[in-house]
Amino acid sequence: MILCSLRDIVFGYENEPVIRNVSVDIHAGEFIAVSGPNGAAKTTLLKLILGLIKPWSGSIQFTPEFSGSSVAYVPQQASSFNSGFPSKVIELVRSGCYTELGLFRLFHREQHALVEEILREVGLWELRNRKIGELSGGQKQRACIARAMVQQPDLLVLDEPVTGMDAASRVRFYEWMRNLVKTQGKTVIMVTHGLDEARDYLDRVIYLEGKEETDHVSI
Ligand SMILES: Nc1ncnc2c1ncn2[C@@H]1O[C@H](COP(=O)(O)OP(=O)(O)OP(=O)(O)O)[C@@H](O)[C@H]1O
Repeated sequence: MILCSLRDIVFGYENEPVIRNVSVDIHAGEFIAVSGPNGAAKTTLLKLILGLIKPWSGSIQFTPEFSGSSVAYVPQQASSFNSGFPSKVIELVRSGCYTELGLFRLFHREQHALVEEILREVGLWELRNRKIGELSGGQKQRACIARAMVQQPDLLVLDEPVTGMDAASRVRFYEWMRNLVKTQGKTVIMVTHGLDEARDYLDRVIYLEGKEETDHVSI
């Protein structure tokens, strides 16, 4: 099933186009990487899909069955909390359990179990009472991913999620995403520069050339 269709998208900044005539379909239940050189407009493409910016021309359409509230986004450098950031790891992650209206997504006990399960999955359970600002870059990144995961999104959009993670954490992360897609039918779109190591876990790569032409390479 097509989750989202992008047709002939053109977008740029200050009269300078950075995305030219991109057309791509995103299917539900895919693990997709967006890759390409620096400045190729990978983050821009994510923001267009998320509706944070509007294309100059072209259309972006989600299937009517898809609820827009079911999207979680982890931006690039999500881990840049300064050392004075007051929340503990568990508080940050638990905050993902609230809706925009401040309501709990789950009953208290379910919420507690989910937060623990996800903190264990990202290897931060032992550090749950540590202040966010006192974590390493890779640990902060994993805390941000955990916060997104407790939202139980149908579509997870991640901008360079493995930045700062060591090799073992990266593999574990890719396996986790692969498993989410395979067993729960979630859709994951991730910007990465590390295609070589991610390739085995992916369904597809959207490759942005960043020049006059924009390619989409399927694997
Ligand atoms: N808010 C903005 N105002 C002006 N230009 C911008 C803005 N955001 C991005 N750009 C420019 O648009 C182009 C694409 O930026 P974008 O961040 O989407 O690229 P990217 O592929 O994600 O890059 P990287 O791999 O370095 O993260 C770049 O040339 C960038 O300088």
